[in-house]
Amino acid sequence: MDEAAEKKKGSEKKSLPVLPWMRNPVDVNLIEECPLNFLPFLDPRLEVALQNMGISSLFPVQVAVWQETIGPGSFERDLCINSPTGSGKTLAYALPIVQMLSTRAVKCLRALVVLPTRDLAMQVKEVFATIAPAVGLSVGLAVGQSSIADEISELIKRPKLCAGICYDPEDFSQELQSAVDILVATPGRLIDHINNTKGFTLKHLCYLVVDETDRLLREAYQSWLPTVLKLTCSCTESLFPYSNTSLPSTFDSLKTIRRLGVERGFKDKSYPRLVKMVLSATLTQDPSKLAQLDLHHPLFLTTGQSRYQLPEQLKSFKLICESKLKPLYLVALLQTLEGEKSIVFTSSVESTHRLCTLLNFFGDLQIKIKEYSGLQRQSVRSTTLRAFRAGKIQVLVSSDAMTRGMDVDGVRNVINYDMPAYIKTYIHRAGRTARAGQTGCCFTLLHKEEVKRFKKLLLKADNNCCPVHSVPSESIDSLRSIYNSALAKLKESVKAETYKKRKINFKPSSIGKQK
Ligand SMILES: Nc1ncnc2c1ncn2[C@@H]1O[C@H](COP(=O)(O)OP(=O)(O)OP(=O)(O)O)[C@@H](O)[C@H]1O
Repeated sequence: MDEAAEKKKGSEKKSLPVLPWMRNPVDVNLIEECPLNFLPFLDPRLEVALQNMGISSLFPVQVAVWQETIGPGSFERDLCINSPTGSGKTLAYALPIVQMLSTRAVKCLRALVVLPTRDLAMQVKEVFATIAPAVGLSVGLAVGQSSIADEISELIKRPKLCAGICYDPEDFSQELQSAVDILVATPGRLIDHINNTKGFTLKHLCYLVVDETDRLLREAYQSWLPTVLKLTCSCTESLFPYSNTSLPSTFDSLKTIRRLGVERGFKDKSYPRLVKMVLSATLTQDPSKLAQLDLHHPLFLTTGQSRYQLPEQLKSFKLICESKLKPLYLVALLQTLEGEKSIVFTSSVESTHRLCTLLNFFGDLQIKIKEYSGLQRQSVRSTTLRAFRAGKIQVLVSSDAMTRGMDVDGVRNVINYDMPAYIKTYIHRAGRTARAGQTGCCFTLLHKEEVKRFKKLLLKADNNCCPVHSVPSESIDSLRSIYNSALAKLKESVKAETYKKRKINFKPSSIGKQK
């Protein structure tokens, strides 16, 4: 064997997943879309709800998950799903969960979906909220958007009290019940409710979804994952506390709803067990990270052979320019895009703010441009996002707050103002366009020294087709003078902001406090 062939063999070996169960995945590429009326066992009420959403057939990943949950797979195994951005992973888990819970008799918290950010959690809650009520299920949100008291009143049903009688709160704490069947949460607020909210319990949980898994496994907030796993640890006694005594008749149905999974050589796992679904467009294959999830007989679903996949309809381009001229090239590019919905990604919250301010000093661009970053208050971000969704804003300049999972209809272009350092970042950013089979473009601004590194980066996603995109040199020339004046205005604005910040930091009261 020659050296090159050996090297190739070596690298192929290296890319094989370490975990044996990851080596023989279900290839979602081999599965076809399925019209709703051909989908076995689909509850007719859910079919109508899906049709009302404009959905007439399920995407391949959704069909694959359906087969492994409602179909022959019957939720016997935990599912690890690696599927490209915009391929419909949300509905892939939401639909089977809602279908399974549609026959429940007693309301209690049975499904928990954890997401890394508030905006993402709110988006996923909306998806559940469009199908769950059709079968009488309620969905809650725990993200810290409203006060904890408001959130508690949404999540926990309190017993009706008669006027004039004095109650001991400890007496009815037993009677507190969940007001929701499904909860979508971020780790922080979830832990708050676990620790402090009376009546909040995970002991009836049947389904746990960890969306954007690779991102969430980095989120160690108050050990949220071990805490959740401990509290949901399958144990017939805690699930059915009255199983040996007089069980209220309504609780009988709980036993049947909670799947009594089939043991397949996994002797140490007790049943009924919690079913887990973990998903990402860039799912980790690191055994030590996946071990944290304590998966049961996991089944790996992935798309194609390559570990990292870009959406089929995505076109990638590079724009090569001098670093100091990047804003000029960006403006010229935005002009050629003629107001199409676009997201511009920068490498930090500070540069997002500066770039957005600068762009708005360019005067009559005829494009509404706004900032969206973790530096802003949630209410500001939500307002901006709503306006962007509604098309009132055409360009969003964003930090990585927008990188993962965000689904905004009609985004035609993604622009990497700063080259992403990792392929995972490229995939998630680029994946804000070309979603659900639509077309989209991803432009990356590079200076000469970055070109080689960028090529290598894209090869990790098997992408060796990234042509140069040029902007007309006349537009660059015509923008130079306005660019200089915009830069001068930016300097002034930065100065004013720094002065304002200093003034806030050194106001007499704070000086007093510092003493
Ligand atoms: N069966 C379907 N038919 C038509 N549109 C669908 C279908 N399923 C999902 N969609 C739409 O596809 C878009 C992408 O779905 P979703 O946000 O679930 O993708 P995703 O795979 O989770 O992406 P990401 O990895 O970026 O989070 C959404 O706008 C959703 O409404």
